[in-house]
Parts: sequence; structure tokens; C-alpha cells
Amino acid sequence: MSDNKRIVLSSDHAAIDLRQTIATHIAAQGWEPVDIGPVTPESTHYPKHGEAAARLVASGDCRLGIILCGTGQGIMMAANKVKGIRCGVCSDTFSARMIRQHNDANMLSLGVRVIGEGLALDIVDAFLAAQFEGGRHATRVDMIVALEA
Ligand SMILES: O=C(CO)[C@H](O)[C@H](O)COP(=O)(O)O
Repeated sequence: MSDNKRIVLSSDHAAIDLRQTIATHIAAQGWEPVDIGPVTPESTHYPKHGEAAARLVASGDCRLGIILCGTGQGIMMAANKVKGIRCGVCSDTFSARMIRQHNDANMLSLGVRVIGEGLALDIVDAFLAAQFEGGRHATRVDMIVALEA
């Protein structure tokens, strides 16, 4: 297993508080949060924040990424445009576990206008605790990767 404990966090203006709460939460578990902002509440554009986080994961600088916007959807769409990124929006812990176990997701997206803080933290925990199972799932993830060629 990689010893890279760096997890990039980013969001748009909608999710600054929850993003910072998650950063504190994962730091307490021994992860190294790399919070790339933004820090001020002015309206901003989620694609650039999704892309910035995704590039740190795709380059290997960060092992995983957690991104947030109002629904989690727009920032997820932007992140998934970066080669090497597999990001899913999760509003339940089962999906958060499965996107690691079956889809080898390297980024998690959350919607601050969809779920509350307690559930968000449980989803983060489920995502971080799960491991890719490989096997038949590796064949399928390889097919996703091949779409990027
Ligand atoms: O969820 C989002 C994208 O999927 C954004 O957070 C949302 O669209 C921002 O809306 P507003 O500018 O009205 O705060």
C-alpha cells in the first residue's frame, strides 16, 4: 500500500465550512489534508477547483481527493475530465465504500446542499477505509482507463 497520506480537498463557495471540517476530521485520523481552498466566501466557479484538485491526484502528488460543491455534481464532472481521475458523488456510505472496492475511485465528491455534516463525515470514513478489490473489477476499471486513450 502507498505510504502517501496526502489527500487534496477543494470546493466552491458553497462548501467552504464543510471542507474545512473534513480536513480537520481526516487529519485526526493521520491523513495529511492538502486544502487548496478557496478560503473566502465569494462566489466562484467549481470547474477550476475540481480541476485543480484532480491534477494533484492525477500527478500522484496526492493519493486521494475529496471535493465539494452544492450538489457535488458539477465539481465531480470537472474532476472526471482530468485523465486518470475516477470520481463519484456519494450521499450514502454504501456507495462511498463501493466506489473504492469496485471502481477504484481516487476522488470523492460531496454535495453540501444535499447531505448534513454528520453523514458527510461518515461517507468520508467509509471511502477512506475501503480498498479496491481488483479481480473482475480490475478488468472493468481497465476498460474505463482505455476510454481515455
Ligand atoms: O452545486 C453546484 C454545482 O454542481 C454549485 O455549488 C452551485 O451550482 C452553485 O450555485 P450558486 O452560485 O447559486 O451558489
